[in-house]
Parts: sequence; C-alpha cells; structure tokens
Amino acid sequence: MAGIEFLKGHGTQNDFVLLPDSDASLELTERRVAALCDRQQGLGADGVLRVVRSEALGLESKGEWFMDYRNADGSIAEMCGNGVRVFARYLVEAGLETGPEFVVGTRAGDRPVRVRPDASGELAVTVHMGPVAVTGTSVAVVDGRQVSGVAVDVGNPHLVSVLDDDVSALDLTRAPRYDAEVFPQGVNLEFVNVLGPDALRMRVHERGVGETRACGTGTVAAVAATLHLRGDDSGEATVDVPGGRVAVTVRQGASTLTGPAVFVAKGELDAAWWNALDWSGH
Ligand SMILES: N[C@@H](CCC[C@H](N)C(=O)O)C(=O)O
Repeated sequence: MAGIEFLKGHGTQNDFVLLPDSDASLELTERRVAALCDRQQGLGADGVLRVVRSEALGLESKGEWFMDYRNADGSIAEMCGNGVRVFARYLVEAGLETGPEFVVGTRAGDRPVRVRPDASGELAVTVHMGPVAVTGTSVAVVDGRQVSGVAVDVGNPHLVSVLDDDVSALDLTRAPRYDAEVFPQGVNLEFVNVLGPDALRMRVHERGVGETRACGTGTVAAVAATLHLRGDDSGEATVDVPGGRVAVTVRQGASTLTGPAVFVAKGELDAAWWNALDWSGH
C-alpha cells in the first residue's frame, strides 16, 4: 500500500492534519485519529479534517466537499470553525474548488465560505457559521472556583463564562468541570474578558482536545454570549485568542467568522505505521 497523503495546517494556531480522501476509502478509526494527533507518537494536532466528497458518504449537501472533522481524542464533533477555514483554503489550492465562494458540508449543516486576501494581502477565509442559539445558563469550575456561564449552541455546544480578572492567568492544564446533566454530550468551555464594546479576549478548553490556542465556534459563542448579557442579539467583535485574532459577526439567525488559514507541511504517512493501527478501536 502506498503512503497516505497528508497536510498540516492551522487557523489561529488551532492545528489540524488534513487527509485528502475523496472517495471515502480510508478507514479512519478513533485509534488512528488519536495516534495522528498525538504530539509525541504521531504528527501532533488538535484534530483531523478528512476531505471527502459529500456524495461518497451518501450525504445531501449543496457542497461538493464534506469536512469530516474529528477531535484529537478520536471523537466526532459537529463543527469546527477554524477547521473550515483551513479546509476551504485547501480546496482552492488543490484546485478542487475554483472559489472564491463555495459551500462546505459539515455535520452541523452546509457552511458557505469566501476565500480571499485581507487588507494586508494575507489570505483570509470568511465562514457563514449559521444560526447561533443561547440555550440557557450553567456553571463551570475552573482553576478552583465556580463561575457562571451562558450556554450557546453553534452547531456544537459551548459554555461561555465572562470573567473580570484576566483570563490569561487561568490554569487550564486541568480540565474545568461542568454540569453533565446540562451537557450530556460534553461541552467546549470558553473564558472571556470584555476588552471594549467590540473586543474580547478568550481562552478555551475544548471537548475532546483540552486547551487549544483558538476555537472558531467558541469565538462565535463568546460574541453571542456577551451580546446576550448586554441585552443584544446582534453585533460584531474581534476576539483575541492565544493563537491570534479573528473577527465575528452575529445577527439574528446568522453569524460569520473571519480569520487566517495557514499550511505548514505536506507529506505521506508511513503505511506500515498506519496499518499497524488497524484494529478498529471504534
Ligand atoms: N476547534 C474547533 C472546535 C472543534 C470541535 C470541538 N472540540 C467540539 O467537540 O465540539 C473550532 O474551531 O470551532
């Protein structure tokens, strides 16, 4: 068996291994995903983006290409905002989409994207992230204290806690706790400082990954939650995360996320290594 093609990229340092697999022939098990994402034994990443034709999976989508996203622990998630940007750039650079506007299929639904240079000439991707719903409130325990949060659905679940003290100082090496009765499928936890009317700072502990340097759906959830707390349902903000900055708009029934998408490497996985991981492990 020939080696398996891969690319490595990131969106605001939320990093991914891309696996081009147009006809869905790869057997992508939890074990293989976790091994690929392992930073010592594998390539290292926060998640895997399998690039597959919607048709090959029998999916109804306006998008020819489907982003099959997996978290670093091998679990499947509905949506990844930073991942979609990297995925979209890949489609254009590989000549699979002519761009600049097209649709990407995801488990959370179709996501229209636009790939184009920003004001500084760097390539940026805007993703229409769909509707954002504030679904209630809950609590998290982080760094030894309980904080309240706003639950937000961006296709995947989030709990956003707005804090007065600088979130840069939080210890996120231990997973924050949350109410599993409210979030039976787990939750992504965002900790946010309001820096100004249109500016936030955010850190995140992602479901199925741990602390990451950015989370696109999390930044949309953070903007929606802070708008909600001030009685608004529409607005826009920049969100600073450890890996950079993104721009978010939230409107009734719609939202957008704009930010960079970067490639750092491409190559081939060693077939013997991949095949040795062949027992299903789900
Ligand atoms: N990093 C992502 C979110 C990935 C999925 C998340 N960990 C989940 O399980 O819901 C993003 O950029 O949105």
